[in-house]
Amino acid sequence: MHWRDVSITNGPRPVSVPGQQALYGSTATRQIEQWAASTLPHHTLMSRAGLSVARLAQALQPHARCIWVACGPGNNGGDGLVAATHLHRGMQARGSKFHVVVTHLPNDGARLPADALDALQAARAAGVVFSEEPPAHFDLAIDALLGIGRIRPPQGRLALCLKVLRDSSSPVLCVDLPSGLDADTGTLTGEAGAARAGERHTLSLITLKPGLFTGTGRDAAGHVWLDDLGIAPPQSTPVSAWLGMQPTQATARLHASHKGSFGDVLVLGGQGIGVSGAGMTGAAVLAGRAALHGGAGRVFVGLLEDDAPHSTPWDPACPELMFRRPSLLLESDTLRNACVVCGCGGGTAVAALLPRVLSTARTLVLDADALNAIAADASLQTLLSLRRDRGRSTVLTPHPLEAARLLGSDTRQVMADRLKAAQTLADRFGACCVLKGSGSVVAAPGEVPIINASGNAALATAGTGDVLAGMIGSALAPLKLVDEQMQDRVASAVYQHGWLADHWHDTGHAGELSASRLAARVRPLAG
Ligand SMILES: NC(=O)C1=CN([C@@H]2O[C@H](COP(=O)(O)OP(=O)(O)OC[C@H]3O[C@@H](n4cnc5c(N)ncnc54)[C@H](O)[C@@H]3O)[C@@H](O)[C@H]2O)[C@@H](O)CC1
Ligand SMILES: Nc1ncnc2c1ncn2[C@@H]1O[C@H](COP(=O)(O)OP(=O)(O)O)[C@@H](O)[C@H]1O
Ligand SMILES: [K+]
Repeated sequence: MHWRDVSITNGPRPVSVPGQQALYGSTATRQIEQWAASTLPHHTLMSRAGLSVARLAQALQPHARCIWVACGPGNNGGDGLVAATHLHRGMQARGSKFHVVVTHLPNDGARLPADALDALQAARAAGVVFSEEPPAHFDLAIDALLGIGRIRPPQGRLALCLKVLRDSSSPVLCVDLPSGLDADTGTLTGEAGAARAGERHTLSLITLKPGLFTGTGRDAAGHVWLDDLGIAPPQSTPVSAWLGMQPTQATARLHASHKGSFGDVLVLGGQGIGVSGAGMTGAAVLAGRAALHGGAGRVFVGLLEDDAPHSTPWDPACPELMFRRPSLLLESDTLRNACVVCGCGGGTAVAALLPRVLSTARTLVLDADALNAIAADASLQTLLSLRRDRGRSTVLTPHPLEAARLLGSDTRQVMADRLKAAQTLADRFGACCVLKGSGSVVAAPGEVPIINASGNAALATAGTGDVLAGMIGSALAPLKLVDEQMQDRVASAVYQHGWLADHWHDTGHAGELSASRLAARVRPLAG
């Protein structure tokens, strides 16, 4: 997904909104909805929602002959019924070949909410066709089964309709949320919506929800649209997360600048094949290259467990990188003054360096094996936690498994609530935490988390995380940071990393995305 895909339907054209967009979870959205409903005539919100859905449906498939509207037992289903009534009227006017079919699934035993009941009666009165089963063929489906209500595992006809929607090769427009998606966490209930065949759109109502942008949310939601239904959330409603869509253009450098103006990055990692037999030198080199292209004035690379003590390592593709023995770097002022990126391909050798690095580095990015070593050693965790009180800044860049190790949990629990996992790590260690993956979460102690809007699965290839660590290193190197700036700065680097993948083919014959090609495309961030 790209920021252009987040469009506002409450106007004649899509609106691009660089910067940050507020996301509200289900509790905050309900508060806003209840406050708005109390100030408006009965049925206003559902009328606006249904009309907006119908308009977007028409815009997406103007020549559709059959539109299937799957309506659930709550107000999400009510929105679908209002949309079906509008679409039915529009299609009736075009002739007998055009029709809308509604499958309505009332809640066993429970009564429909009043708004949804009104919408059902209006649809029946308008002559909308109802069917127990989905039609054999449809040109567009509207998924109005479940919204932000409490969800139970789907069974029976509900499960069947969800499966038809999931497997549909025709476009699907989801009302408010893909049914079964948790608005707060981006997890899907049961099998609902797991595999996606055709084009998907989601029209989010009143607010954008965090779950649309992280975990499985992005695959389930497809292109995300917003209609605020004319409601501006009250200032008092707490934002649940920000959607990070930072601009990526670099500003021109001052003429009177020199390499010292842009800071040093020191990469410690890249364990040689040596004793362990597992060489990961490339990881440190990738981080170093990314830091260099990201604008660092000087980049030093300290390779761990050097194989051939008398050889001089260098990177022919990037001879600007300065290789140093880690023992020299650990004793030098560079450790104190540079932004240290530690752990990319660090293997087992990195653990021995960490006490000194954690105690001394001014600004520190901890990645991969450095995180694994800290997860396994309580004394390193203590040193990490002490850094903030000592005025030092730290960024953690775990993928979900590394996050699980640090939290003493498992990947499933991390993925069940990515925002919470990232925030817990940030608060526990007094560090900025980037929980990587689809919709990376950038959390900082006491701050509202940012969900990154850029990136795609082309990044799921070895070494792109090392590139990200180097990019964050160069983004932080020139700055004497206060903590609030740090989260935004890190989020900008994360955004650029994903943006490069989203725009990979914009400039022609680049070949497929690989970590080394990605590193070569990195550019300095603004500011
Ligand atoms: N009330 C209003 O005025 C507005 C409501 N809106 C819509 O209302 C939605 C929220 O409505 P609701 O709170 O009614 O929630 P839902 O529409 O998500 O429905 C929840 C209902 O589904 C049932 N359910 C959940 N899992 C089930 C399962 N596995 N099998 C059978 N039944 C199951 C629940 O028991 C509950 O009755 C929003 O997502 C949005 O689409 C918006 O249109 C804005 C205006
Ligand atoms: N499906 C995806 N969508 C967006 N970003 C992704 C996706 N898969 C991977 N990435 C990004 O690619 C990078 C991979 O990092 P990591 O897992 O540490 O790999 P490695 O250790 O091989 O470098 C992270 O920045 C992650 O957010
Ligand atoms: K829905």
